[in-house]
Amino acid sequence: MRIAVIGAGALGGTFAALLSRAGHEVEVTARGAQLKAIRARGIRLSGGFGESTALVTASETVSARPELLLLCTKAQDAEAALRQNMGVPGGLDGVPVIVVQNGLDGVAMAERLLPASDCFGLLAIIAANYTTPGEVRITTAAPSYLGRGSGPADAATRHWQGMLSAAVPVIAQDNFVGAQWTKLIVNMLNGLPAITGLTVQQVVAHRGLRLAMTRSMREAVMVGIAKGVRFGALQGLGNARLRFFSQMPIALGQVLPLSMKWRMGNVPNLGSTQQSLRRGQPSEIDFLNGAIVREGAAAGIRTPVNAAITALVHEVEQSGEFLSPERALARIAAAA
Ligand SMILES: NC(=O)C1=CN([C@@H]2O[C@H](COP(=O)(O)OP(=O)(O)OC[C@H]3O[C@@H](n4cnc5c(N)ncnc54)[C@H](OP(=O)(O)O)[C@@H]3O)[C@@H](O)[C@H]2O)C=CC1
Ligand SMILES: CC(C)(CO)C(=O)C(=O)O
Repeated sequence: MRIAVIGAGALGGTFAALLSRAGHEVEVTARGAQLKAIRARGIRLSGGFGESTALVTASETVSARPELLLLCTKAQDAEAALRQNMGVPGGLDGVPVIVVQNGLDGVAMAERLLPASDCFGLLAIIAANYTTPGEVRITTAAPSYLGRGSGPADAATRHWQGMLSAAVPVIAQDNFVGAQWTKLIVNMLNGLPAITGLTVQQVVAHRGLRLAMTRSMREAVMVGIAKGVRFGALQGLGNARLRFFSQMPIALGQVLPLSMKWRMGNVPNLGSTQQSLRRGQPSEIDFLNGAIVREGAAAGIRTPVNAAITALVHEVEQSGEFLSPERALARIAAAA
């Protein structure tokens, strides 16, 4: 099948390489040093899904209308990246689209821009690290969750799940919208590593940082509850467990980030937000902790820890300097 991947970074590079390895004809879009490296040497994949090099076609925009499109940019780039590719001969409208993205907004955006397309979201628990152009290292190999809407996984979802599963483990997800919220709770793992420069595992192992992370998760769950969200089942988490978590004393609640760390394993993972900062790029934080702040304001729920984390990530973006755990915690305590 002819598959286009817009944004061949960490996850885009991973899916492009695995789909190419499974025999599909893959074209990727990339920019700058990444485009140059992929054109010169292909995408080198290492770690959890094995070693391989995918010699894929790489361009700034897709050159031919694909049969399936994966949109794999960070949330802040997604709409512009999709628009840049809509001028391909024959257009993109009507092409099935899978939006591989954290946050809450990606699928709705694709549906708005491509009304004749079947649009799905894909939630990845894979941890993919990309800090050198052309190279992606998988530090956690895990299934990804494909779906759309709030009901049971439909026939089209199951069709694409079956097709993708020949290349990479994919599960058809019921209540996808609720699962996006559950993934957003998991993504409370991202902010503090981006502020401190530590790995996700180091942050969760650090007493003070783990407590702050647990507080950010609790705020996020409270916002979801206030909005009437039914959290989707993802990676051992679900509606009952997250609601129970929201009522636990905060000290006990720390079992939540600890269980996420346990599932991630021991291979150091920077998280996708810190990787952007290390490449000197803007982060996605406004669509992660920042989304919790916005949704919280609309639902009348205070989210001071998420607001402080969002502000600190932007500060590191500007300064290029990570904060020590002590300094980060003092700033969060002062704000909260
Ligand atoms: N990495 C991970 O382990 C995980 C990531 N995710 C989520 O998946 C999504 C993708 O993340 P990730 O793969 O880490 O992101 P990356 O930043 O690694 O990759 C995104 C790529 O898209 C490129 N891009 C952006 N705009 C355009 C454009 N207009 N045309 C062509 N290329 C473009 C970027 O290029 P440039 O570098 O030039 O900006 C970059 O190479 C995010 O929502 C993230 O939160 C979810 C789970 C795990
Ligand atoms: C689950 C996790 C933290 C994996 O790295 C992720 O979603 C991300 O980095 O954005």
